[in-house]
Amino acid sequence: MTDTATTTLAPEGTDTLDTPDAPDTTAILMQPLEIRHMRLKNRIMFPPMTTGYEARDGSITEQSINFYKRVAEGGAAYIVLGDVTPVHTISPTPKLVTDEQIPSFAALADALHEFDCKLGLQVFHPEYDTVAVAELFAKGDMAGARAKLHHDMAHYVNEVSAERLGEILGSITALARRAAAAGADAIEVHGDRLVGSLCSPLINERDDEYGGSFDNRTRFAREVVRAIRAGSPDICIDYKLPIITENPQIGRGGLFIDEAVTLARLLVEDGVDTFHVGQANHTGNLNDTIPAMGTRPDCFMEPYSRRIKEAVDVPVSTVGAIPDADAAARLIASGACDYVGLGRPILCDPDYANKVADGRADLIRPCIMCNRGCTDAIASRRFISCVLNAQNGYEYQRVIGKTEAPKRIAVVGGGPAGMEAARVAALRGHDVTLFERADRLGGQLDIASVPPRKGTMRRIEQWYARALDAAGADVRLNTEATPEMLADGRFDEVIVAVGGRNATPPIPGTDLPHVMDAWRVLAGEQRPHGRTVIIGGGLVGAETAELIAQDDYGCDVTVVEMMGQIAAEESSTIKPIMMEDFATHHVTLLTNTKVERVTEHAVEAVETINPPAPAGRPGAPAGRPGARPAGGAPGQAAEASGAPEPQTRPVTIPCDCVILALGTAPLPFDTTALDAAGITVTRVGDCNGRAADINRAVEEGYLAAVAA
Ligand SMILES: Cc1cc2nc3c(=O)[nH]c(=O)nc-3n(C[C@H](O)[C@H](O)[C@H](O)COP(=O)(O)OP(=O)(O)OC[C@H]3O[C@@H](n4cnc5c(N)ncnc54)[C@H](O)[C@@H]3O)c2cc1C
Ligand SMILES: Cc1cc2nc3c(=O)[nH]c(=O)nc-3n(C[C@H](O)[C@H](O)[C@H](O)COP(=O)(O)O)c2cc1C
Ligand code: SF4
Repeated sequence: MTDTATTTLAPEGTDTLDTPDAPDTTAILMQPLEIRHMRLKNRIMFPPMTTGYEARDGSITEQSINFYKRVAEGGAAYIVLGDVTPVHTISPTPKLVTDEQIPSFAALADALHEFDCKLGLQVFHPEYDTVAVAELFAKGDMAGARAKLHHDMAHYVNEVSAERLGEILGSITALARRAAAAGADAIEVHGDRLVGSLCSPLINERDDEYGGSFDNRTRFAREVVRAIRAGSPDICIDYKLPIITENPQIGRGGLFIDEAVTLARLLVEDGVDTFHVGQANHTGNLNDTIPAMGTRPDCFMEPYSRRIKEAVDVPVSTVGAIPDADAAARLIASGACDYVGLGRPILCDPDYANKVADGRADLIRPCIMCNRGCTDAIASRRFISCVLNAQNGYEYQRVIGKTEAPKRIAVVGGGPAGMEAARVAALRGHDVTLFERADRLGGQLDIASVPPRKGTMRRIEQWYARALDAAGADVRLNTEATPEMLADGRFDEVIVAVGGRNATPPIPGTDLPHVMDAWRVLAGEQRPHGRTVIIGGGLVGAETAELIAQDDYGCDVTVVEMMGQIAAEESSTIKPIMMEDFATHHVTLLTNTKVERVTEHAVEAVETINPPAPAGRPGAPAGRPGARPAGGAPGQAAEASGAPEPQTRPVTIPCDCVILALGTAPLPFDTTALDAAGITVTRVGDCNGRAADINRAVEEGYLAAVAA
C-alpha cells in the first residue's frame, strides 16, 4: 500500500518519528488520521465491546452513555459500539430495530462528539434463526429454544435460506440508515458471526450461490457493504475482517489470510473505508478473540494486519493483546496498521489516550488479561467491569473528588486493597502513609503471578508503585505496622488491608514433615517431589498443580477436591486451557472427595459417588480463590428434593508429598488501641470478613478512600 498524506506518520529522515525500535510513542499515537471524511484526532480506537449496559429492547441507557462518554473524555478518538443487532434477538446487546430507538443512539453520538470522539455502530447478525428462537421463547418453550440455539450455532449458516439472507440484508441497511440519522460517524460491519461463517471455507458447506467458491462465500459480505453504501452514501464504512490464523482450531469463522487480502481489495471497491483486522471467531470459546494472560503472544494479529495494510489504500486498525502504548506505537510505526484498537486496556484505564498525550504512558493502569471482570461477565450476562477499575459501570457516580478536609491516613498493607486505598486517598488530597512489612508491594500478587501463564499479574504491582509515587503517597516498605504505633497521634484514620494467609485445616496428619503449604511452594520456599497430592482444588490448588506438573518440577500430581468442580473460580476462557494442561501432564483430578487424614505415605479420603445436584448456583462464590460454598447447601437440596442419600467409598492415595491449598484465612489485626484513641478504622480486602479476590480488594480499597 502507498500511504496517503494523512496516513503517513513521518517520511524517512524527518525527526517526528524515531526508528520503529525506539518510537516516539506520544507523537505517533497522537497523530490525526482521516478516514473518508471522518477525522480521528489520534490513533486510538475503543473497539467493539458488548457491555451489557443497554436496555432490554437494546436502546442506549444513561449507564451506557456515561460509560462511553467516560472513554471519550479519556481521549479515545473513535469508539465502536459492539454487536448492535438490526433485528430483535434474545441476546443482551444493543439493538437498533425501530425509528423510535434513534433518539437514544443520538444522545450517545452527541455525548461522544462533545469530546471530538467519533462513534461507530458495529452491525452484527447472530448465527441463529432469531425469529424461530424468539417464537419458542414467546411460547415459553425454553428447552426447545435452547436446543434450537445449540443446533443453529453449528448449522444455521448452512440452513438459512437465500430469501432470509435477503431479509437480513434489508434489516442491516435499515440499521445503517437509522445510525446515520442518529449522527453516528461510522458503521462497522461485523465480518465475523453470520457474515464470517458464510465467508469461511471451514464452516460454509452450502451448494447455492452463497457457498462453494470464494466468490460465492463472500457474496453476502459484499452485498452487505454495497447495500450500506447505497443506502447511506455519507457514512464511513469500517469492516471487521476476521482472519483464520496459524491455528484454525482457534477460530474458523473468517478467511485465511490470502483470501482475506483478496476480499479486502474487493470490499474497498464496494465502499469500505477502513478495516479492523481481528482474529476469526466461532468455536464457542471467547478466548479465541479475547485471549487471556499467557495464551497468545502480544500483538498476535500484527502479521495479519500488516498483510491487509500492504494490500489496500485505506487505513487499517489491528486489535488484540497490545500490551502497552510503546507496543501500540511500534505497530503503527512499523507499518502493521494505521491505528490501534485497545479494548480491555481502555476498559481498565479510560484515560489511556490522555495519558499518552501527556507523555505519561507509564501511568496507564495496565490490563492483566485475566478476563474475569470483562469477558466472564458477558459470558454470564452481567455488565462488564474491570477487576482493577472500581469505577466501571458507575461512571460519573464514583468519582475521585478532592477532599475539603485533608486527613492523615495510615494504610496497613501493600496488597491490591491497600495500594488502591492509598492511591485514591492520596489523589483526593489526604496525607497518606502506606506501611508494608515485606520488601516489596503486591501482597499475594507476588505468588499469584508464579503459576503458568500468570506473569502479567506483575504489571499490577509495578503500576501501583508508579501510581502511588505520582499521587504523592508515602510508601514505607519493610515496615510492620502495629496498632500501638498507629495510635501515637500521627494519624486521624487507619485503613487496614493486611490480607490473608493460607488456611490450615484441622485435618489429622497435616503437621507431618512431608506436608507443605501451597503459598510457600509458589514462593519457592518449599519444593515438592514425586507423587504429590494437593488437598484443595480451588484456584490456588489448581494453579499449584499446574506449576508442579511442569517438567522442571516433574511431580506426579493428584488434586483432591471436596466439591464437584476443580478451579470453580477460574475464568471460563482459561479453564479449558488449564484442563488441557492437566491432561497433557497426566494430573489426576478427584472431585467430591473429602480428605479425612494424612499419613506418612498416603492421603486417606472419602469419595461421594452420587453427589446431590448443587443447590441454586453453579460453582463457588464469586471469584474467591480456594473458597467453598457452605457445606450444608447441597445436602439440604437433596433432602428437600427427596433425592437418595449420597453413597460414599474410601479412597487411599499413596504419595511422597502433600500440599495444602484449602483457601485463604483473613489475617487478624487487633484495633483495640486505635478504637480507644478514637481513630476511625476501616478494613478492606481479604482481611475484611472473608477472603475474596483482586476485584473485591480493589473495590473495597477504592470505596474506603473515597469515603475518607
Ligand atoms: C496463588 C494465588 C493466586 C491468586 N490468583 C488470583 C487471580 O488470578 N485473580 C484474583 O482476582 N485473585 C487471585 N488471588 C487472590 C488475590 O491475590 C487476593 O484476593 C488479593 O491479593 C487480596 O488483596 P489484599 O490487599 O486484601 O491482601 P494481600 O494481597 O494479602 O496483601 C496484604 C499485604 O499486607 C501486608 N501486611 C500484613 N500485615 C501487615 C502489617 N502489620 N504491617 C504492614 N504490612 C502488613 C502483607 O505483607 C501483604 O503485602 C490469588 C491468590 C493466591 C494466593
Ligand atoms: C467484554 C468484551 C466484549 C466484546 N464484545 C465484542 C463485540 O461485541 N464485537 C466484537 O467484534 N468484538 C468484541 N470483543 C472483542 C474486542 O473487540 C477485542 O477484539 C478483544 O477484546 C481483543 O482486544 P484487547 O486485547 O484490546 O481487549 C469483546 C471483548 C470483550 C473483552
Ligand atoms: S477484567 Fe482483567 S482482562 Fe478485563 S480489562 Fe480488567 S484486567 Fe483486563
